[in-house]
Amino acid sequence: MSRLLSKIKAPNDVKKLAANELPELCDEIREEIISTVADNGGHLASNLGVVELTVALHRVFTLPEDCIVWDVGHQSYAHKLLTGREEAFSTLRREDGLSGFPSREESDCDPFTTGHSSASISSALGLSVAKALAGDPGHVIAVIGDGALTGGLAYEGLNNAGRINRNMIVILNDNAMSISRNVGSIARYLSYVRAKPGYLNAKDSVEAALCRVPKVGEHMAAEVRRVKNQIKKNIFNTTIFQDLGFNYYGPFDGHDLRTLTSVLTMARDMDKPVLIHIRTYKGRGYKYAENAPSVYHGLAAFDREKGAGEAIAKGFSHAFGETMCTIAGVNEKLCAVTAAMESGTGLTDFREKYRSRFFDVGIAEEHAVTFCAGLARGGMIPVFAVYSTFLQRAYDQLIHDGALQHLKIILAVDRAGVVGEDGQTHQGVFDAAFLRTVPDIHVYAPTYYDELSDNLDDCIKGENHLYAIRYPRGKELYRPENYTLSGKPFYVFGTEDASATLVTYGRMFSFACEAAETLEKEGIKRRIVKLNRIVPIDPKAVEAVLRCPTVLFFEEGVRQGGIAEEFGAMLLDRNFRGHYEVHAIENGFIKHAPMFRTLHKLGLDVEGMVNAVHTALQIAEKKDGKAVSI
Ligand SMILES: Cc1ncc(C[n+]2csc(CCOP(=O)(O)OP(=O)(O)O)c2C)c(N)n1
Ligand SMILES: CC(=O)[C@@H](O)[C@H](O)COP(=O)(O)O
Ligand SMILES: [Mg+2]
Repeated sequence: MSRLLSKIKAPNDVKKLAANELPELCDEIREEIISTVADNGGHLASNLGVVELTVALHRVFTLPEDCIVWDVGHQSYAHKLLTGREEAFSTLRREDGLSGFPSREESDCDPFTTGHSSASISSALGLSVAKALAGDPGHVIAVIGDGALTGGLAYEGLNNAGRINRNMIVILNDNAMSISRNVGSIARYLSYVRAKPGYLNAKDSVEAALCRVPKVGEHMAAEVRRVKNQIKKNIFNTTIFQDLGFNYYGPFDGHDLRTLTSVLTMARDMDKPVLIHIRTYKGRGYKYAENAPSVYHGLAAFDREKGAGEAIAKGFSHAFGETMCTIAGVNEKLCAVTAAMESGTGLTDFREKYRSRFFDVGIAEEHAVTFCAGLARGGMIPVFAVYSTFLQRAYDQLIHDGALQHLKIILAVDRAGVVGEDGQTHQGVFDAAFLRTVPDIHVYAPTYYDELSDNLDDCIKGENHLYAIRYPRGKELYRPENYTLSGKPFYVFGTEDASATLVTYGRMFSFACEAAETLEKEGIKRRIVKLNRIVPIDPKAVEAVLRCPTVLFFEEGVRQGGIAEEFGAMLLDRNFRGHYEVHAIENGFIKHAPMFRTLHKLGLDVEGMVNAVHTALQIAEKKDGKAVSI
């Protein structure tokens, strides 16, 4: 039982503790986070890095009147523990339990439900301005990591915020890490700023050493002094943040509670935007995570005494990465692009083997697509590996910078479909619907690893336009023994006189095959149409089901604007007279729960498909096959 943490039942209770109790509180918070993540999985390293910061914020500010906006939100566990959610904390990321991210439904101390990066400054600014307009009290604080600061949206926020004449605090939590090592010029710039005192000290000692050398020494020392003063004046006395209109303070030790509390108190009482730069260590307080922060960024349950194994991309991501390496070996034009998701998308081997053709562009999906457009325009074949949910950011770039230019850009859309414990902000359920609207794009939905490789190969050899290959989180599922690849846009399995046809794509095909086996045992004649290419749908795939009295489309994606709706419209165009129904996701904001559990609840599994066919056949009997209902 945590002695101090158990006293914190409501927001602001932390203020009741004595200052000298706070280090013990931090230890208890760390303990609670480590044991819960070991049991439930979750984001460990980032959370351990912000324990002191969170305690200091809750000592200085009063919630929910004051608002803390955590960028991404994967580091908000300590905040949850200090805002009345300590008792529920053991349910973290479990079905019906606490979310792994800030959640408006969970607490009025979470001003936004978040999970995507680089948005905190913009939303905090809007909130701050709204408070001013409404005459509401309260400060607004955005906490943004150095990784999130590589995202363009953060600069749009800074650009706008630097002009306001009121208090708004941005805390830059700089741990030199994104999920992997933070890369790019911003990361390099921050490392200069961080090194400022050390850098100047190093100059001082060089100067002293040079002075000790007779004759030339003094002259050289004067030169070093001159350069140092110039550097001080031109570089180190100002930062980009000051230039953008912020009062800049830092870098401070982000694990020093006393300093943090003083700096925050000072910042609170200013009438200007303030940026506080703190240096923290990811994984602080848990040796395994300190040594391998990338592994402990986000992980499944593990043995806390032994630690987790090395993070190796598995399943589809691994298959994708392997294929990329194989093709890159024979095709020198192939480039791999990631927006800070190198390991998650399976590109680690590619980076090691083909360094010059690997690009981690930071958390910058919009830039990634437009950068790919440039690569393609220059004759390269770029493959942007991106999680479905994060690709949402780059819709305009796909249309304007890619499709309009008739350029070949290949999107490897990982985590397409239901993802599980990350929940609402991370479900990959919109991509099929929004990609469908991009002119000329071809979208593939492989069910198996070899299909994914095949698709990638085809796209690389194909004509110049956009391609997307979407595949789910995890591993391939059931594969019927007689299933072989044919490279066609669709396959049909089963007899023409089937009373029900199941149309589907991606991993749903595995479930459809199992469902079909059950239906067959029950004596129901059934057919499966598997769409390999979901955009554009091959008209022959639609024609193949025209004579079937009952057609059910199972889609692991949103219904609105999805592939099933398109298929239904194509049926209507062809005067389909049977019964058509869509089983897809009605509301894309699906809460966290184990992936297969969620699919079950959505009726998108074997049982759901069998039940749907049973029900549909009854409906079809009643309607006598007269109407199409979507
Ligand atoms: C738009 C978007 N792209 C990618 C991600 C995946 N992602 C989550 S956390 C993270 C790294 C964030 O680094 P930083 O902001 O420095 O926080 P730290 O983990 O270091 O605490 C990334 C790339 C995301 N959440 N949102
Ligand atoms: C916070 C974030 O956006 C990522 O860390 C994400 O949780 C990773 O998900 P995977 O576990 O599917 O790689
Ligand atoms: Mg970081």
